[in-house]
Amino acid sequence: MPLICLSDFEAYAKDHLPKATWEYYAAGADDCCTRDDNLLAFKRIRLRPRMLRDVSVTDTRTTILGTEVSCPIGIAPTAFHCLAWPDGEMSTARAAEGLNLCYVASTYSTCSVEEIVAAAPEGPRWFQLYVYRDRKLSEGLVHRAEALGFKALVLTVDVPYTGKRRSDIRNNFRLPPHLKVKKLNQCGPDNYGVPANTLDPSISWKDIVYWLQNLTRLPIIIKGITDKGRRGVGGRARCPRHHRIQSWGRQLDGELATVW
Ligand SMILES: Cc1cc2nc3c(=O)[nH]c(=O)nc-3n(C[C@H](O)[C@H](O)[C@H](O)COP(=O)(O)O)c2cc1C
Repeated sequence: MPLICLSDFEAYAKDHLPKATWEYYAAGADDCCTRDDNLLAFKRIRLRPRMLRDVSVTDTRTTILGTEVSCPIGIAPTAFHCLAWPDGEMSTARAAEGLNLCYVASTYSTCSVEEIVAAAPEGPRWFQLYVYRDRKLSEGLVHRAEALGFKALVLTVDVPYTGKRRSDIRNNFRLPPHLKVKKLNQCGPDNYGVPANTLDPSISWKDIVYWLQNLTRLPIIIKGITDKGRRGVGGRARCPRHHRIQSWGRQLDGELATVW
C-alpha cells in the first residue's frame, strides 16, 4: 500500500519496527500528557483561506538565518535514526537536502556528524547540542560542527534530567551493540548506549553568555523554552549582560529564541 501521509508512515513503522524501538519513538514521559497535547495543538491549527487570489504560481521559499529553504519547515533533532533504518541520519539528511529543508542533527545521532555531512554536503544544516558536565566533550562537538559547515547551534535546554519514560523502562530499552552514539563514543555507555548522567543540569544563561558564545561564532538557537516568564525570554532577570534575544518562532511546545 502506498504511504501517502504521516499516519500511514506511523502505522507502517508500528508494524515493522521491534516493539521497544517503536515505543521509544512513539512514547513520551510519564503519562505522555505533553505528547498528547502537542498532537492536539497541531490539529487545532487552522489556515485562514484567502479566496480569489491568483495562485497559479506559488513560491514557498524563504530564508532562515540567512539561508534559503524551500519552505518554512525544518526537521527537528531526533535521536537514534539507525534504529529505524540502516543509513540512519544520513538518509534523513539526504531527504532534507533533496527538498532544500533545514535538518537539525541531534547530538544523539547514530551517524557521526562527518558521515551526515558527507551524505548531504549541500543541505542546510544546524547542529543540536546538549551540554555535558564534561565541557571538553561539548566543546569538541561544537568545533566539529562549526568546521563541518553547520550554520547554527540549537541548544536544547529542556532536558536537565531525562524524563521518566515508562515504556523504555519496561522494555529495558537500549541501543543494540552495533549502534552507538558516534560522537560520544569515548565515554562509557549507559542504558541508551550514551554516557550516563553526563548532561549538565546546572546550565543557565551565564553558561550561554560566558561559555558558549565565546566558543563559537555560530548563532545559538535555544530550544525548549516553554514559558516566557514575567519579563519575556530575554528579560533582565534571566539573561546577564542584556544580550539581544529575539523571539524567533512559536513551536507547539514552546518558543525558540536566538541569542547573538
Ligand atoms: C524519538 C524522539 C527523539 C528526540 N530526540 C531529540 C534530541 O536528540 N534532541 C532534541 O533536542 N530533541 C529531541 N526530540 C524532541 C523533538 O526535537 C521535538 O522538540 C519534540 O518531538 C516536539 O515536537 P513535535 O510535537 O513535533 O514532536 C526528540 C523527539 C522524539 C519524538
